[in-house]
Amino acid sequence: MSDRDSSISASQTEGEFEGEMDEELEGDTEMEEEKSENGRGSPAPSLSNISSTLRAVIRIKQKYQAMKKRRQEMALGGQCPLTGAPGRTSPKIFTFDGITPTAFSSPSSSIPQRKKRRKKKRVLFPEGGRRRAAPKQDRSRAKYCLYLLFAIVFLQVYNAIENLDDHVLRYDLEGLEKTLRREVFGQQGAVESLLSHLKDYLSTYVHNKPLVVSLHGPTGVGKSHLGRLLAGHFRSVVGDTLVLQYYVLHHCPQEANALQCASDLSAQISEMVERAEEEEKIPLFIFDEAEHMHHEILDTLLQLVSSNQSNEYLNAIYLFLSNLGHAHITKHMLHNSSSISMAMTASGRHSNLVKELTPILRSMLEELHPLWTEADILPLSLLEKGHVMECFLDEITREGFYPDHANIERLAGEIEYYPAVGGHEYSQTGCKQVVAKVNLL
Ligand SMILES: Nc1ncnc2c1ncn2[C@@H]1O[C@H](COP(=O)(O)OP(=O)(O)OP(=O)(O)O)[C@@H](O)[C@H]1O
Repeated sequence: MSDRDSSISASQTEGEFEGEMDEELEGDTEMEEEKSENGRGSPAPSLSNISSTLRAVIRIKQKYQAMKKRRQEMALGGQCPLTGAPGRTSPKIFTFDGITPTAFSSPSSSIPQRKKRRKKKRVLFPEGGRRRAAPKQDRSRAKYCLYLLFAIVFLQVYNAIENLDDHVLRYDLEGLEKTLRREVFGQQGAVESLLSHLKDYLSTYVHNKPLVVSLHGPTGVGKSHLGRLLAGHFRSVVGDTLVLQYYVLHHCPQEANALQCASDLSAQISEMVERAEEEEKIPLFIFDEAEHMHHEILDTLLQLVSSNQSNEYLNAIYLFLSNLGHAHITKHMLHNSSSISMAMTASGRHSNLVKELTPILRSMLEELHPLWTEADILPLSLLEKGHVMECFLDEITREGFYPDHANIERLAGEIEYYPAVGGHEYSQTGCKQVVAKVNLL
């Protein structure tokens, strides 16, 4: 059988081939045995017996040759040749060549699937027996942590809002608003704008620059009046020592002393800011008649109000009052009054004024001194005859006179006005002469 070993193809194992051969040979031997049994009775092997054995051997060999040939052909072509050999189905050779991905795509078609058993959700407990409590669901700790986090964030936000309110409450901006609305006539827009600057600034204690506001307007429209009211209010809420009203014509009348004045002013401001820091308050510095301020003083103030790194005094409010740019404001109001609708609110009219005038005023002021680059500019408008009458009524009442309407109208008629435009009659001197006229009564 050494031939057989050498001829078996690589695609079939030796064992398989031998098994097949054994089957074939067994079949043949059985046939031969049957034949020999049929011829039982002849005690010694006859010549015919020997020849039949020889024939069987030859037949077996032929069969073996045929099978060997068939195996070789299968190994070469992979097809079952039509050799006339017994039509037995030969074992299939497995390779991965014919397998395509689609073969795996529908496993249900080729591989019989196990039926998935659905688990019953309801747990059945034995009847009559002691009922077991249903197992408790595990509660996630992460959920509790999340709730805790939400609560902490909510408290933080609430606390921050409360703190903002506390700051604003400390400065009683509502009280200030009431005072300004009651005492200042014809400047509602500017007052609202100023209050909103103050509210924004005072709602927190940490700042990266001081608040700098510059009020501009023609004579007698209430700049100094506003400054006085603000100073009075801040004295009552932060104390006398944290409010400075600086009138350059009074504090530094001689230009020759400007450098010394600037140095003194700087020292005074530093001291006040430091004291305010200790008390966790914000001081107020009001500079009236700013149009008369010497350059040396403006230079010193620029260093104090600028938002650069070297400036340590960030928690302070600077208010500049001046008539700088008054000609622009007057011109703008007289030219645009015809287009100003009576139905327009005061703040609407003022926001128009701010929008149109601020760029003009800013370029003019920045040419004068860079201090104004740091400031928010608020123009005050001209006062109308009705506002002048309010000024008279206020002053007459203050002086203890009877507020006679005819008398007030007569007094208001003595003031000079610009020619009326669009139904608006603007005073040339605002309420400047009111006090003097009432004093003559
Ligand atoms: N808008 C106003 N509301 C109430 N009173 C005013 C108003 N404007 C002026 N007055 C009264 O007129 C007086 C003079 O006004 P104020 O000194 O504020 O004018 P001003 O704008 O500072 O002018 P100037 O630039 O000439 O100093 C004030 O004392 C005040 O009584």
